[in-house]
Amino acid sequence: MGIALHGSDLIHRCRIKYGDVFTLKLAGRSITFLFSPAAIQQFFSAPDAQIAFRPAIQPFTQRVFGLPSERFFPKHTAVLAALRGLLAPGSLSSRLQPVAAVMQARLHALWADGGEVDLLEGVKEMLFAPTVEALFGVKFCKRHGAAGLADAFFCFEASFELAASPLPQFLQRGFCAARSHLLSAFRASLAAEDFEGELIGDLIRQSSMEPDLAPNVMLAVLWAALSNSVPATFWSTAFLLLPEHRRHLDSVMACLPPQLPGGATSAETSQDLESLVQVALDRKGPLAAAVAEAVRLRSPGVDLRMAAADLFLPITDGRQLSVKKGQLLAVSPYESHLDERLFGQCAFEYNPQRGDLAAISGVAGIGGVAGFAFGGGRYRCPGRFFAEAEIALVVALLLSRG
Ligand code: HEM
Repeated sequence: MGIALHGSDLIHRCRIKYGDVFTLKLAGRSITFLFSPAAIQQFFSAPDAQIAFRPAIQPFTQRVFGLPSERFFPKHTAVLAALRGLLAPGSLSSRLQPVAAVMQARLHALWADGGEVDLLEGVKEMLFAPTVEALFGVKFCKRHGAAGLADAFFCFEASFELAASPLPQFLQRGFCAARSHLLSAFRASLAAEDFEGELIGDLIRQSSMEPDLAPNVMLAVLWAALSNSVPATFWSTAFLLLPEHRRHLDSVMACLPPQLPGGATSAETSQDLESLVQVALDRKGPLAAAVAEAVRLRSPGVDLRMAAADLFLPITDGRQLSVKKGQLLAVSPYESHLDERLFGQCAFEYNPQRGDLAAISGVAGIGGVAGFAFGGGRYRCPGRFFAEAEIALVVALLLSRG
């Protein structure tokens, strides 16, 4: 879940001072951070009876998204399984084809006057509407307007962590207004059956979600789908554009279709877009490696769990940490991804071609260059493959501007 970049800074300072384990009080919650590879392994692989996911995320599901735990949690496994199935790698080619065309149109609009474009704003512009269309459908976007939805979403997103804290929400008027705007849009589109045949409609149906909770589940999916992808796309592009990374940029450019998009109409470039989607889906290619490496180095969130029983966690040198039932536990991908025990001597360097990942290859449910940026184990991110391909698409289109 989210913890702002200054939070990552604090974690880094504490790590230097206190080592592999320390406890912080953040937004009124006492959280024990774990860094030893053995503890991280246990964090992701222990059964729910020992280390649980749901009670740890309750402040977010309940306070931020308005999903009452006693009704939502019994359906959580079904939601997660359905989303994993709907975003399985085999389905992505057809989902991403229309997304690529919308992204391309946005790219043309962004540079219509030939001026300069702020990278972060450009990324938001190229990700928001295409993602919403891919998951919620064109009818939803058209009915409510992508620009209005984007304004509400980024306002909601900016207050996300504060909203999960005990601070009364009547003091957070911007957040409440943005949430209510988005929930009303979901309600109106549900009533108009805009989601029939769309991924989100299938998700609600397959998980047998009660109609009155559906808008709140949609809000949670919208947040999950965009909150991490925006910074990840920004950094994936920015790292490649730094002069010292020229050779990585060259290998990415060499794998892109030659005619992209060059001001041509979408009809003229549809074949190129099709090849571009294939490049974005190639998990072994240089573009995927560049995205994974940027995600590894810039994952500002923390993964949360709660001790569901009194337990011991391995720290270092064979020592064990005694943890009481109810204690919140966290791992920080941002900090751990700089750990030489996991990523070798030059862990802090941007190197999409880094080879030695032996240390993380045995850790439950995680693997590859992105480490545990997408979480791990049973509750790992269900949108990972979609996210990586979508980010790759935006990066490729932005780079193709020359
Ligand atoms: C760079 C982009 C992304 C990153 C870094 C990311 C990361 C994460 C992480 C760390 C978790 C928690 C996993 C855990 O605690 O083990 C998570 C959960 C989740 N992600 Fe992603 N995610 C990304 C993109 C997406 C996208 C595009 C979608 C949807 C299309 C998505 C949907 C979800 C959902 C629904 C959950 C909650 C799962 C649950 O309730 O168990 N994510 N993500």
